[in-house]
Amino acid sequence: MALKTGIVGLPNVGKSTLFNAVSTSAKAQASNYRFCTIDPNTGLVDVPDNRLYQLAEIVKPNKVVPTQIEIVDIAGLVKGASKGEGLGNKFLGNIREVDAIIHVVRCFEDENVLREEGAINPVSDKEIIDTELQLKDLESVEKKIQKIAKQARVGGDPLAKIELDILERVKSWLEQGKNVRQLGLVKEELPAIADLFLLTIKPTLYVANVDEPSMHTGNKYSEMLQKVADEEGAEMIILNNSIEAQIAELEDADDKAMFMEEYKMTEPGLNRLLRSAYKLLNLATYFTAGVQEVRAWTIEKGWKAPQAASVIHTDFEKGFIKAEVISFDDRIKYVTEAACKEAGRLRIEGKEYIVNDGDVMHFRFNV
Ligand SMILES: Nc1ncnc2c1ncn2[C@@H]1O[C@H](COP(=O)(O)OP(=O)(O)OP(=O)(O)O)[C@@H](O)[C@H]1O
Ligand SMILES: [Mg+2]
Repeated sequence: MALKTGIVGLPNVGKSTLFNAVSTSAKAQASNYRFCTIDPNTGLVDVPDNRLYQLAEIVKPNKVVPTQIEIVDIAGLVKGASKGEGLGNKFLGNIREVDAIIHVVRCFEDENVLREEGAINPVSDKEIIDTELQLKDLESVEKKIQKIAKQARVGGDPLAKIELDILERVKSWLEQGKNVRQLGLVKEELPAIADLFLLTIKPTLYVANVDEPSMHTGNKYSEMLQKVADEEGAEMIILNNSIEAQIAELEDADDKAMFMEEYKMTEPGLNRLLRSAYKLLNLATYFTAGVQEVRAWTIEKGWKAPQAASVIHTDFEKGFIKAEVISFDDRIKYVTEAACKEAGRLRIEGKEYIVNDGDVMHFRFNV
C-alpha cells in the first residue's frame, strides 16, 4: 500500500495548483510519472528515481515500474477549524488519514489572489494552521486523560499511571503551542498516544510557494519561513506552484524542455518535492531487476529482508529463506548478475539482514 501525504494550508495559498501540477504532469508525460486519480482530490504518483532507469538500461526489461506515493489535496483550513469552522472537522479528518503532511505556505504577493489574513506573512499563516491542529490534538489528549485518570484511580493500574504521565506531558507541550513531533517521545512512549492518531505528530515538509522572480533564490517571505522550519528541524523547499502547473500542462516533451530552459530549471521542481516527501516518510527503495520487469519497491528504513519481501507478496515473507543482494553501485558497475557473482559482489543474506536503500534483491522462498 502506498504511503499517503496530504497537502495542507490556508485557503488560496496554492495547494490545488500544486496537486494539479503533480497530477497533470503525470498524465502528460507518461515516461516520467504515472498518476492515477482515485477521486478528484487523491492520486497515486510515481516517485522519480533515476536509479531505476539506470538499472533498466543494463537489464533491458519488458517493463519498468516505479514506486508510488499517494497525494491528497485537502481543502483549506481556516481559523476555528478545530471548532468546526469552514467544514474544519471534515478537513481535519482528512489530515488524520495521512502519513505525512506537505504544508503549503504563501510566499508570493499578488493582489489578484484573495487573502483574508492581511499582509503576506508566512510565519503567522503557518501558526494559524499549527494552532488548529494543536487544538484538535489537545481535545483528543484531554479526552483520553479523562478516561485513563479514572482507571488510574479506581484500579490503581500502574500502566494507566505511566500512560497518564505521558499524556500529561503531551498536553502541556500542546498548551505551549508546540507540535507533538518536536516533543521527542521515545519509541516506548508512543503506544500511549498511538490510538489518538494525533495530527501534529505527523512528519511535515514545508513548501514556500514563491513568485516567479524568486523561484531559484527565494525571497524575504521564504526566508522567514525557513527560519521557523529550521527551528523545528523541518525541511522546506522553495517552489513556484504556478510555474510547476504550467510545465505540467505542456504535453510535448520539447516544449517542456524549452519552457524549463527559459526558467533555468534542470528538472521540474516536483521531482524535488516528491523526493523530499519520500525522505520525510523515512522510506527507502530496493529494486528487483529481471528481464520481465525492473521495479522499485518502497519500504521503511530499517526493515529486515523478510518484511521487505512482504511488499511484493505476503507469501514471500512467510516462506522467506534467503535473499540474494547486490548493491546498486555494484549492479551498475559489473553490468551482469554473473559478473557481480564472479567479483564476489552477490551476497546471500538471511532473515536478520537490514535492507539498504538501493539494494537489488532477489528473494528465495518456500510456499
Ligand atoms: N506561486 C504563485 N504565484 C502566483 N499565483 C499563484 C501561485 N501559486 C498559486 N497561485 C494562484 O493562487 C490561486 C489559488 O490557488 P489554489 O486554488 O491552488 O489554492 P488552494 O490553496 O488550493 O485554495 P483552496 O484552499 O481554496 O482550495 C490560483 O489563482 C493560483 O493560480
Ligand atoms: Mg484547493
